[in-house]
Amino acid sequence: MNAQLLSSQHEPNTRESTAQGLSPSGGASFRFASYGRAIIGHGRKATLDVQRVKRLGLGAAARQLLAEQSSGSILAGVIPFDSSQAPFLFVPESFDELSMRDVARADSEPPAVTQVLGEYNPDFICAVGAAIDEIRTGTVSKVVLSRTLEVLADGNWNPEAIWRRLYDQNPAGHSFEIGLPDNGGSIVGNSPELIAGVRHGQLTSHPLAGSAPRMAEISEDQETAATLARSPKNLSEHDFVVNHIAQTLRSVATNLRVPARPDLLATGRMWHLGTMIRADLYKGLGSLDAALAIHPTPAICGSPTAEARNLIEELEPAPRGFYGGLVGWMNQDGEGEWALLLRSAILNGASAVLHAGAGIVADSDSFDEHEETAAKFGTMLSALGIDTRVRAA
Ligand SMILES: C=C(O[C@@H]1C=C(C(=O)O)C=C[C@H]1O)C(=O)O
Repeated sequence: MNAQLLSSQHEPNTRESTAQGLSPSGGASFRFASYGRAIIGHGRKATLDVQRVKRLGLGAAARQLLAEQSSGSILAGVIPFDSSQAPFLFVPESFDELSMRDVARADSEPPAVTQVLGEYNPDFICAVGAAIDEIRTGTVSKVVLSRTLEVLADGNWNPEAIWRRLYDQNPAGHSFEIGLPDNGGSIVGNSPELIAGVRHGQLTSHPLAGSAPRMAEISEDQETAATLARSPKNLSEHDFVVNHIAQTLRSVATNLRVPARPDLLATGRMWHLGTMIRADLYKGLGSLDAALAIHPTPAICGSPTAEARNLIEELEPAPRGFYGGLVGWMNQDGEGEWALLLRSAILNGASAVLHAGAGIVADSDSFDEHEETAAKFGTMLSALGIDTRVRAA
């Protein structure tokens, strides 16, 4: 997508900068940074209520709420993995659109870590084993299983500072931070995966599936990427996702362009296979309609979708909540960006609960999948001040 986030017809509510020329984003209700730009929302003037969603469906309810607002408003927030559960979507009272160069850096280090709970998770290894058995004998071809890790510190985590550190580590990702209602803490993360971005009616989706950890030593890192690009197991995990998106997008878009082969995407911690899909969104629909048509892709759920979702419910110890859902924003022209909500944590006081998953197919290995989730935790752990990068032998 173009680096300019918002339609030029709608002047963003640009606030006064501080004396140093940097805008403070403290006390924001929504932070979303991508392509070097940030949208910082302040306050909430309207929240999408569940009754309206029940009446109209999520996509139409969101469009209706936006249409009722004053010109130039945006809708922002998060949608759970299970999109039949209540979303947290709202219209900020005002927002700034800024270059990340103008957003002040965190001026303090994170608090010291006192405990990490769940680094080795035998229940996850068992669940992956059960999923592999089910895939070999049942109707599911791929399922994504996830686990959590809790990091405790000697002081409170600062969500704004962690958001900024996540952005600095991986400016190519979609960095987000949103304070949740009911003392639910803040959800913060850096997603490498754009589910739906829309600008001038052009839809872009860049799904990822098939992963390997980055290596500290350059030649080993390059070898890891090359091995990933030709790995039958990872290419098959990826195909499920691209086929699903190509099929589901037909209900909201036309003129689909799907490259024949995936590309390689590097985050600070992971290599991924990705495919850049483009299409023309039908008139009258918005970026959220497109994201909801695609969600949940086999990159976060599995294939077939309904059976994989049931297996997740059976094998994961607790509902995922917002992890594996969608995070993003949309303007009144339907333009916007919705990323898959992952590489994330819920920060609440001195506790950070991280969530990560891995795609399981017939020839997966339980321990390798455990290690893949461990590598995915690396993005957030490093923002929390813990270095886990794999060193060359
Ligand atoms: C499930 C996660 O990541 C997803 C799964 C991937 C995979 O299985 O290769 C890759 C990227 C994401 O779509 C996660 O980060 O928690």
